[in-house]
Amino acid sequence: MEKDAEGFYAPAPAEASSSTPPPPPAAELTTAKTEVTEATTDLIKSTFDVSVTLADQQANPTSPLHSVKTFEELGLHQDLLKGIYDMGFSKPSKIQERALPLLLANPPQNMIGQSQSGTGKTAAFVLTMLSRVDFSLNKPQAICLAPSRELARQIMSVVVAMGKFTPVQTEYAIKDNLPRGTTNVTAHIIVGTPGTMTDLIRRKVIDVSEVKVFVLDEADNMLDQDGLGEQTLRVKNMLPRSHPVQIILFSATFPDNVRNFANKFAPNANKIELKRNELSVTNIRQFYMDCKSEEHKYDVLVSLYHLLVIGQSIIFCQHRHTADRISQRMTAEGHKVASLHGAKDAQERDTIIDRFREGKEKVLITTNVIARGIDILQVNMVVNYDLPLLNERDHGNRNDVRPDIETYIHRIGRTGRFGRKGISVNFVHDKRTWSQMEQIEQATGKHIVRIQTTDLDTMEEQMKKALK
Ligand SMILES: Nc1ncnc2c1ncn2[C@@H]1O[C@H](COP(=O)(O)OP(=O)(O)OP(=O)(O)O)[C@@H](O)[C@H]1O
Repeated sequence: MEKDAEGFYAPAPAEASSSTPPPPPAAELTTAKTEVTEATTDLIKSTFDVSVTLADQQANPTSPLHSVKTFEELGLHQDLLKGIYDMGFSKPSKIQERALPLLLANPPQNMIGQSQSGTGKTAAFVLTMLSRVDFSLNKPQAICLAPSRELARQIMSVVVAMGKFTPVQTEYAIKDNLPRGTTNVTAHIIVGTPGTMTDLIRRKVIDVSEVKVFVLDEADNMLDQDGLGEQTLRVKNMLPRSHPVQIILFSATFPDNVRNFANKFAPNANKIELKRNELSVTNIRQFYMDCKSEEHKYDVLVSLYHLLVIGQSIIFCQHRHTADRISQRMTAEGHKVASLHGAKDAQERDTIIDRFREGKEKVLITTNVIARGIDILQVNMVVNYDLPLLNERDHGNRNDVRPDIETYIHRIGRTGRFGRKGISVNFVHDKRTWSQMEQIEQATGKHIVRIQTTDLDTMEEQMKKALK
């Protein structure tokens, strides 16, 4: 059975459905200018300035978006350059500039690559997969694993967009995608989640004998031995031994406890690492609100609604039932919100994330299932309704539950993509959550600013300032 990014086992498969990639990112990638059509408030107007900021940042040598090289200088095939420019990219980001020459060199070498959220890691590994595939051979040659179906679908949309001028064939290894009875997948690149991938390889639906690239996105999560690590290792152990397979691990975070395993998993890898104080991007302004009680958190969230819908926002809860409860209550009170978590069936999950991606829903209430990787440029606010916590089952004393720093960094990284501005708001409501937030502040080295729950005008002002 497949464990998902929330750490739960997935429910029994629903009826088979084909899963098309989400709408291609091309249009949103050009500049932030194309995202917003109506400038109804100053806050929205501020997102219009973002493309200027983006160009400035790419010119600034200290920015993770900066590079001294052009895409032409990175040794990519003409057809891929066409795909890149068609997506609206003009210059590589720092991780792309540094990683691509190492990833594309021959003989292929493994890579452990780290770069802040929203800085373009996907393009680095997607271009590597597309570069290494022999399109005349109709067999799987590159496999990419991600922790959630939502992220697998998003990665696929990048493969399809970047490979638009190549004859690449792709297939998903996500639940309920391939109809029963499929015998022999001939696609070049397979993107999926580890449980389904294991199952399809084991049943010989996917023949891995020609695989030469194996990518783990959100690698620290994929290798976590309390979570997806076991399944990921199973996939690796089924890969051919007759020829070398290039192993590529990417994430914004690599906590010490998975680094050792990562080094074993991808031996002799080229490494691009971040220092601890560089982990989160500086363009996300972090706030907290001091709520009076658990119940008060709900009232505060509702009072924020008009700010949540100015752009798009994601509200993170620790548990699925909280996400459901809040969204049902808000809906009953006339607010328009959607909820997404791992207990929903595959087709429903696809519909919800696609509607959110297309801007049909503005507020998404969710769990850690989409804490990582999801790239929706219009998201300018993230609310940690519950702070992310390390597995409570591992702690005897509930008062001692530690915050999950990595998940925090990934959650707030759903906003502030590729140099854009974003806001995160943490709800704290008692001594314990207060102390957890202090630990987050200490670990990330970033100050989290208080906003009064009663002072919504000031908050709106602060938010406008933060987004300017
Ligand atoms: N060179 C570029 N020029 C312009 N936009 C880019 C470039 N590279 C990537 N982007 C855009 O930046 C956004 C973030 O990229 P991506 O999703 O790959 O980030 P990431 O580093 O994988 O983040 P995370 O750690 O959250 O998974 C995407 O919308 C992507 O299309």
